Amino acid sequence: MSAVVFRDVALDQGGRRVLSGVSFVVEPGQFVGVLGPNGSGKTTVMRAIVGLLPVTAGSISVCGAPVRRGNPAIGYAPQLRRTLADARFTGFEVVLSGAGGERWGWPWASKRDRAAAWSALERVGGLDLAGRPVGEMSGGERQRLMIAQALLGEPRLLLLDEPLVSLDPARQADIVALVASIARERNIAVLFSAHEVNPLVGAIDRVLYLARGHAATGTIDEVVTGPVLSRLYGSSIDVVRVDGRIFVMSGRHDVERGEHCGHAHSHEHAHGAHSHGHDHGPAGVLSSPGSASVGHQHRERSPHAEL
Ligand SMILES: Nc1ncnc2c1ncn2[C@@H]1O[C@H](COP(=O)(O)OP(=O)(O)OP(=O)(O)O)[C@@H](O)[C@H]1O
Repeated sequence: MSAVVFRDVALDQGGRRVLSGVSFVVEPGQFVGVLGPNGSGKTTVMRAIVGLLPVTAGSISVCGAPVRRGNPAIGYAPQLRRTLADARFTGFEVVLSGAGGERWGWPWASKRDRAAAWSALERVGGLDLAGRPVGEMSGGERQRLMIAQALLGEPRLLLLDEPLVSLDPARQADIVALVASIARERNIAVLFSAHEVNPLVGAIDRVLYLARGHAATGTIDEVVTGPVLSRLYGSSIDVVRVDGRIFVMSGRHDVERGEHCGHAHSHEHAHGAHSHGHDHGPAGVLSSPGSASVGHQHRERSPHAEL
């Protein structure tokens, strides 16, 4: 039974169409990188899977059942928030709060929930964080707490929204390796959103690439190519590979990293040979994507449990 199935899904936010015609399947144990520029709909997809956002058209199923709020098969780590940046809550309390659902649970938490919180902390290598105030933790340490919290209840599907934000490359690699090993060992499917593909290379099985309202899905080699991304972005995109790193370029602009650069390397061109140094224009206007397959239980956490 597939972990997630999207069939011709359209999703709106604030009355505006964010995604349409999105179809993809995530199988049990698959580690999927959800990529795309700011505002492309990565969070929107996750919110729809946990039932926080209604589907406008099409259908979504999770572990063979229609979407429903509070689905225990899903562990969801929303984007790290700053709201508790100076909180005095300890790491253990934050993880345990995930077992409480709508409210902070620790004063009333059962022995079982406490044992599960300890076990989750241990699995993410966070036992030393148990007694420390969250406000004094680094981004990577907080991210471990979020993952530990998402693991409570032994989910079949993990949704991790931008767990690499503001981490340095070494800490990013640690988090990716941690998630990959948990997914493998427990056969958990993972949707892991990120702004660029490089930290995920070698760890993910597939990508779900979102841009301008549509999605392309497949392996990195199938999707992160000039032709596929040019169709998805609706403008000419070059995929540049340098020393094992992948750059998604619109002219001299790196569309994933939001940087300009002047590499002169081997390119995979969307439209055959062309000269460099010209501007392809903004990564832009969406057209229907192409060849790579394209188209396109969550326990609700206490809002206080979001860091
Ligand atoms: N509550 C909301 N009301 C109206 N529009 C929203 C709301 N939440 C998100 N949007 C819009 O929906 C689109 C998709 O947003 P979403 O947060 O899913 O993108 P994202 O790919 O996760 O972006 P980022 O990488 O910046 O986190 C954006 O245009 C955003 O402005």
